[in-house]
Formats: sequence, structure tokens, C-alpha cells
Amino acid sequence: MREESETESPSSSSTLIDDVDSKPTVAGGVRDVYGEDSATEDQFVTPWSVSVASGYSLLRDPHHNKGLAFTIRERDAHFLRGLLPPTVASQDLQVKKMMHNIRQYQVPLQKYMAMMDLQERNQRLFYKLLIDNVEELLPIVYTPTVGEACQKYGSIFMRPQGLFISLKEKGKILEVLRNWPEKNIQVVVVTDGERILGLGDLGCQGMGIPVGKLSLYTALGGIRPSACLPITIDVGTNNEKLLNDEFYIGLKQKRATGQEYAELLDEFMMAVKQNYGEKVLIQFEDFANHNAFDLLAKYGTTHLVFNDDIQGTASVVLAGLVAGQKLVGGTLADHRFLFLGAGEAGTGIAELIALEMSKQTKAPLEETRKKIWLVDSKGLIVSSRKESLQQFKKPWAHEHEPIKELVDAVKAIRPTVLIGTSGVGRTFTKEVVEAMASINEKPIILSLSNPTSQSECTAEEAYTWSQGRAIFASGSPFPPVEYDGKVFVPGQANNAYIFPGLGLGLIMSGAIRVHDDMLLAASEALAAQVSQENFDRGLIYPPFTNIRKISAHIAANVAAKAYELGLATRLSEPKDLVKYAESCMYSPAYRNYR
Ligand SMILES: NC(=O)C1=CN([C@@H]2O[C@H](COP(=O)(O)OP(=O)(O)OC[C@H]3O[C@@H](n4cnc5c(N)ncnc54)[C@H](OP(=O)(O)O)[C@@H]3O)[C@@H](O)[C@H]2O)C=CC1
Ligand SMILES: CC(=O)C(=O)O
Ligand SMILES: [Mg+2]
Repeated sequence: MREESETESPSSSSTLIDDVDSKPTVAGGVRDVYGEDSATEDQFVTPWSVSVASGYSLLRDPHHNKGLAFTIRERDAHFLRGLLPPTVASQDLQVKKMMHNIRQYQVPLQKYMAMMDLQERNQRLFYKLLIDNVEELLPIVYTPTVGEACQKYGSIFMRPQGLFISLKEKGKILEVLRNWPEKNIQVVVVTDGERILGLGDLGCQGMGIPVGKLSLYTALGGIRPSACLPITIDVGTNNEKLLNDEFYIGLKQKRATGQEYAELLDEFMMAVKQNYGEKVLIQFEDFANHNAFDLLAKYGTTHLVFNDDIQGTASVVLAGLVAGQKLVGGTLADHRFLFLGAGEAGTGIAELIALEMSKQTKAPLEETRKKIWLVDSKGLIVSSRKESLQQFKKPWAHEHEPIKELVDAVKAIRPTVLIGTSGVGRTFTKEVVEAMASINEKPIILSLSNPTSQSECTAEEAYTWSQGRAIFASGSPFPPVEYDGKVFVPGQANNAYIFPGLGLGLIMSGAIRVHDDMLLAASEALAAQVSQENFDRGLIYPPFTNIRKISAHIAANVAAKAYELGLATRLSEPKDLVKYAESCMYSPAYRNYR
């Protein structure tokens, strides 16, 4: 019975999982994927039938299509003769050709569309391309281009991606989930589109974000594409432009709030767990902060949930700061931190830094928090504002006179680290960066807001205004900068370093809950991947080129923590977790068809 499988103890579920433990696949907690055994007599079951794709339909099946890479033998065996020109090409040659084609496009959005088209046509080639050219293609399938794609989503897409669940599906969400062709889902990335990057409320068009994030789960973290499910929950939009746009693809109504919103989300959360089991990872992405913190708190105790903007961002920034100590010296507790932006990313990062400091120094969290200051749209967060602050800001309301402007806050707090999480571009002005540079020999400046247009400052501004002394990283990538005869390579502080490896670690250990210590474990693993060569170039993050290796190390550290905390349900802990993580990873190489 489904009810039994959901409430079974970790040890009983692991007995079942142990059957597949020996296989190098990323196993989830989902059994009886077709619902055949668990259905009672009064429940309906689906009459599943399995067919073998061949001929014309094989060429149009993105999961199995290989295009010109079908061998002559395969062409004969699968009725493809005549449907393809005579040449047989290797996958490597196909990659070369696709990269050549993509580089012809001058406009990033055209490259994005070419990539999405490839994903719909030949999935393995898409992932091979992305894995082999990750530095070049990440800015296309992810920030910044994905932001523009979301803004224009309604008009650029021919074929829908992911699953759309709107208010109209209330009461039927389980049925909607069952419309998705894959049954063995391990990771769901879900948004309600209200805070898409720093672009605000894009409603239903936010779908580009879960689609993009899950492409990275596969390319960077090795989770099989068939185990990934992008979902957009459409409760309306408050974006007037979209509401008045005849091509808008979502519900044309103001956002549902309060009980109506909560009930839809609750039905969704229950349906996902019922359909995919309790070990399906649900990643909340780009929700507005007035829902994000509550959803995380509410479902953190009942589901395997993780908020990428609060927790993933925190983990990646902490890693950069820990690594950065090699460049600036001292320990975390020797620093003072100032944030512009006190929302999900800002307070999430602040809390994880305070936690790590507390672990390192044994000082209570209330004490370590005092080294961290945040500025929101009304100015410095101080105790005199406490009554009117949102809950998640209250821990940061320290004793200080009110300050309105960031530059004045920099001068008063004298931070060693300045972090931008405001979603507002060009807010780290020349005056602000110069103030940081006058206080610190090597100011750490992180402009985390995405996409590029919302970055608090550009790499060029950070290096120029600090006379080449800033240690700089940004949420969206910037090209290298030449200043005073020296080339500076900015790093990318983006949660894309963390969530794929974190997800893999959770899945491979069969974790049932996400714990803050796992975020610290992920940070530690990422920081350890920064090489001396990276430090010598002023970097506090390793390049994305090695991301699969990095993800394997993150996954191993996270899984080890899950075992240590008793949150892992796969009881036979692999001896070498890094090797095991690598062996679990999806490979996009073509398979031979019999
Ligand atoms: N690099 C990365 O990996 C990540 C980057 N981000 C980026 O961070 C940005 C913020 O995201 P998130 O924290 O979720 O957003 P939130 O909406 O939760 O928070 C934004 C915060 O910025 C403050 N703010 C807005 N305008 C100003 C201003 N002009 N001056 C000072 N503060 C201001 C808001 O103030 P108030 O509370 O008063 O309204 C709020 O505290 C986005 O651009 C997002 O793309 C997010 C996650 C990961
Ligand atoms: C990177 C990311 O998650 C964001 O900007 O929202
Ligand atoms: Mg996000």
C-alpha cells in the first residue's frame, strides 16, 4: 500500500533499496513507479503499454535520437534507411558541428533557442555539448540569457517544457503529475514565478528557471534527465505588462494569496510525495521572500526540501569566503560583513556564515550574528526598526543609529566583505567601492544579483575603482578585465556550484531531510576544490570546467554528513563516496541499439 511505503522506517525502506545498491545508478526512493502493486481494488490503474520506437518516430524521440550518429547496422535494424543521408557521424563530430553553428549566432537568445531546440531533438547530444563546453554554454542555458528567455518565454517557445500547475488544477494535481511521461522522478525544481532572478514577477514565464536549473542538475551533477521534473505553479501574476500582453501564456489574473495560495501549494507538496515517494528532492526556486521562508519552514520537517536561493546561495558564498581567507588571511570571525539586500539570499547567506563562525569559535549564534550587518531598501537594519521588520530580518537588527545610504553604512560599519543581494543593478557605486578600498587592502566584493543587468557592479568597476585590489565575484559571469597592465579574471559566485552536487549527495545517500550541516559540508567541499593556481589568479572559486569532479566531491561530503546525522536511508554506506558519486553520474554518450 502506498500509505505504508510512505511511513515505513528508514531501515525497512533501505532493505528494499539495498537490492539496487550494487548498481551504479542514482536510485531514488520510488518503487512501484507505475502504481500497479500499490493500487487497491477500488482505485483505477493505468493500462501501461511499452513500445519500441523505430523509423521516423525514433528520429523524433529526443531520448533515443542520435541523428547522423546512427550506425548502418542500427539504421537497418530500426527502419531508418532513407530517412537519413548516408554519412555516419561520431558524437564528437556532432558536438563540433553544433558548437560551430551556435557560435554563428551573435545574439545570446538565439543561442539559447538553438540549445533548447537541440534538447527537444537529441537529448544526449544536448548534454554532451553542455558538459564538454560548460564555461561557454552556461551563460546561455543559465544566467544571464535564461532571464531574457523568461521575459520573452511566451513568444519564443514552440513546444512547452516541464509541467504547468495552475489554480485551475486545484483538486487534480495528482492527476496532472501523472500526465508527466516519466514516473521515476528524483528531483523536482518548482517556482511560482514571483521573483525570477532580479527581474521580478514573470508569472508562468518563470518556467525557464526550473528547466535551466534541471539541465544543470544533469550536466553538472549527473542526475539522469528522466529523473528531473521542472514545475511552474501558476497562481496568476501581478505584472501588469504580462496581464496586458495578448501573448502571455499564464493565468491572466492577479496572484492568489493567503489561504487560496497555501491550499494549492499544500496539495502540490502532498501530491509530489504521494506520487514519487518521500525521497524525492523538491527544490524551491525563485519564490518571493514572503512565501519562500514560510514554505521552507513548513515543509522542511515533512519533505526533502531545499530552497536554492536561501540555502544554495548561502553554501556557495560561504565556500568563497572560506577559500578567500587564503588570499586575505585571518579566519571568518576576523571579518565584518555588510550586505546590500536583506531577503532570501542576503539573510540566508548571513545565517550560514554566522553558523559556521559559531562552530569555529564556539561562540553562540547570537554573538556571531553581530559581525554581520544588512541594508535593505529602507537602510541599515537596526534595533529601532525591529517591530516593523519581517521575521527573517529580526535577528539582524543590531544596536546602531539608523543609516539610510549604503556608502554611509560602509563608512560606519567598516566591513571587510561587501555582498550584493538586492536584485538592483549598479548599487555598488564608485563611492561605495572606493570606501571599501580605503578601509581594506584587499576588499572582498561580491555582486550576486542576477542577471548581469542587475549586478551591483561590473567586474571592471570593482577592479578599476579599487585600483585592482578587490577580490571580486559575481552571480552572472563577467569577462576578464585588464587594469593597469594586469588581467583580472572574475569568479562566478552562483548557487550552480552547489545544488547539483548537493542533490546528488542527497539522492545517493537516500537522505530524507536537508540539514544545515549538509550545507556546511557542501561549502567545505567546494572551498577545498580551489587550487593554488586559482588563488594565484585571485580566484575564490574553481573554474566551472571541472564542475563534475567538484560536484562529486560535494555529493560525497553531503552524503557523508547524511550518514553521520542518521538521515541516510541507504544503509550500506559506500567506502569511497567520491568514486561512488562519480559512478552514479549520468553519461551523455550514445548507447548502442540492438
Ligand atoms: N548568485 C546567486 O547564486 C544568487 C543570486 N541571487 C540574486 O539575488 C537577488 C536578490 O534575491 P533574493 O534575496 O531572493 O530577493 P529578495 O526579494 O528576497 O530580497 C531583495 C532584498 O533587496 C532589498 N532591496 C531592494 N532594492 C534595494 C535597494 N535599492 N537598496 C537596498 N536594498 C534593496 C530588499 O529590501 P526590502 O526588504 O526592504 O524590500 C530585500 O531585502 C536577485 O537578483 C537574485 O537573482 C539570488 C539567489 C542566488
Ligand atoms: C542564481 C539564482 O538562483 C538566482 O539568481 O535566483
Ligand atoms: Mg534562484
